[in-house]
Amino acid sequence: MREAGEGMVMQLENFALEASSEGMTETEKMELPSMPSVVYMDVNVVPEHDKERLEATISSLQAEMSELRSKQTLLDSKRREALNRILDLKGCIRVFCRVKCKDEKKVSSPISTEVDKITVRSAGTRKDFVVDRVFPPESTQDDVFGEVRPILRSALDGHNVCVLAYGQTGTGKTHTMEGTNGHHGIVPRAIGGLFHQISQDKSASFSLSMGMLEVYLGSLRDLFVHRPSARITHTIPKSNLSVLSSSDGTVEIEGLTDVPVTDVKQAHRWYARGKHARSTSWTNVNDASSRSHCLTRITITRLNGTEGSTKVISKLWLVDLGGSERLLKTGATGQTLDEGRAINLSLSALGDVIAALRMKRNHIPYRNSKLTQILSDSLGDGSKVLMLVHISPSEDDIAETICSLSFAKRARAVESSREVSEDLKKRKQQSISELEQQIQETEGDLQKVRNQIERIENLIQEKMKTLRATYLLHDDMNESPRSPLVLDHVEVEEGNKKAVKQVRRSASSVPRFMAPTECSRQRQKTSELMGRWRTISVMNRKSVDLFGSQSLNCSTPISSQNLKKRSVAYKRKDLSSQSNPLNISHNSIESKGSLLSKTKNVSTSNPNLRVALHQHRRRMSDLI
Ligand SMILES: Nc1ncnc2c1ncn2[C@@H]1O[C@H](COP(=O)(O)OP(=O)(O)OP(=O)(O)O)[C@@H](O)[C@H]1O
Repeated sequence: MREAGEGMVMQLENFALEASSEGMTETEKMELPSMPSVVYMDVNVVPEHDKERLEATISSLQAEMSELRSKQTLLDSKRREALNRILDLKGCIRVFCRVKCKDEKKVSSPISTEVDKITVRSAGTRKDFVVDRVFPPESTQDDVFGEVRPILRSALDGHNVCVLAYGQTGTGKTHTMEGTNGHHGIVPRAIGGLFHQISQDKSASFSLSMGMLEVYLGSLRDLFVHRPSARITHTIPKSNLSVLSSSDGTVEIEGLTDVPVTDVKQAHRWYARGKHARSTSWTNVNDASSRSHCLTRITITRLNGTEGSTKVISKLWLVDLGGSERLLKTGATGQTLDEGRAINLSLSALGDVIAALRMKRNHIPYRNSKLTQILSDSLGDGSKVLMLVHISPSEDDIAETICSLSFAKRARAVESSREVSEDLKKRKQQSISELEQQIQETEGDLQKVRNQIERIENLIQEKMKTLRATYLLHDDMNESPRSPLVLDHVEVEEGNKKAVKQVRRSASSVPRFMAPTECSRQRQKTSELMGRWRTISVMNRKSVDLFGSQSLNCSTPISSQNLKKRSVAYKRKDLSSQSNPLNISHNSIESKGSLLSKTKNVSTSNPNLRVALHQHRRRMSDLI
């Protein structure tokens, strides 16, 4: 164990040696006794071996932790890869059909279902429609969400994902997307699912934000902006939102409110607010809500901590499309006719885009409608699309049912199962099962690694706490006269005697002609003291006066204790004056922080829009 102040003595010894070796040849310098190269400070409080052992344990735990983190990253990418392959095998665009539950009074239905096929019988004809999966009338919300859950993972992995509910009015699109109390639909479940998966995934950090809009007659309306006036007027609120797309194909809706959501409850509150805005704004425009598209966007920002600081932004679109209607059947006129036309046009544009993507055409006609423009970066390459086509089991709706199923057939285009042999289908299914098994095993391994990481994190924290506690004890001594940090001015005098003694000792071990004479030692001591007293005089005006009236070797009236106090007081004052700029910057950080928190509610994932949106944020804050 080192003696208190020994480190400082060694520093002085080194200084003395360096000073005494000035002007010596390299060979002469080599004859000097070797001194430790590491200069220690006052470490008398902690037994060195204990401290070293503790530090060694911490660093070995940290090494183990980084190994585990790399393993976690590897497993995570293995899982991602397997999931991606499954989704590719299943198809990046999948079409499901959900049949609305039967009206109890009407027992017979022209519709019969199989796992992936719907047969419509009418007037002696039979039509088969193949989809990726059929949800028969007795299917639950849980069954439907089962197909959505895996693509939530894809969204968190960085893919843009789109879930679209299509169908005739009243066939259950809103039921599927929103659901009812106790029978939550895809949107609330997706919100819960995302937050759940984020809490499980420690390989990256995530932040979510949310936006909701409505597309009506080609106009875009922000559903998070409160507009009481829209409730009581026949005038359709004009939209001020426009769709922007960057050169890399990324789409942003200028001016759309995007709120950061940090937990499920907050996200549900915003979703409820958006739904409310949609349902109340059309009171005087009969049932117009079913002739508009409602889009919920969840933006996911993923920061891959372990793989450096890569930032991946992905979007999850959950879309309740407007009701597809045959205009002739409804006999619509005027505004209703316009609405119907607009809906049909945008739905047919959506069908064209999906069919073109399926057929891998060079040109994808995104620009044919606002809806397809908005979704253009979430329908194409690398994106995952789920189209849920809703149909009615009723005889009365048979024409609409055939229309909807034709839409589904077109969306599935090339990849209809008729073109895929049974053998190929089986092999595909087997590969999918194997990959699912692989994912399950990887998830198990990931969980084990997560547990190990948690255990080691706790251990590191425990050890750090012990180390910190010891250091705190050590730090407490900073204020004490023996502390190495306050030794520099007056306190050094105390140790000076010892230092001089040490200098003598070390000087005696050098050739005699190099040893300082008594006179030079006296001179050195005097000049050192002068230097220090001068330092104090600069620090303290009072001491300047005292120095002016007193000689150096006099029995000074300033006790060393007094000087210590002044020195410490000055240090404090000095620190506090130094802390002023710190305070200012802290304030500025705070004020920035408060600014941020004010603007936090409205942000955009697109950095190019930040300036424009900042101005918009101001306007929004007035509105909200
Ligand atoms: N699978 C289902 N199970 C139970 N109820 C359902 C189901 N599908 C629809 N419904 C009920 O049918 C009614 C109409 O459904 P919903 O409003 O979801 O249709 P929609 O297609 O969204 O209509 P719109 O196009 O007008 O918005 C609702 O009362 C809903 O609860």
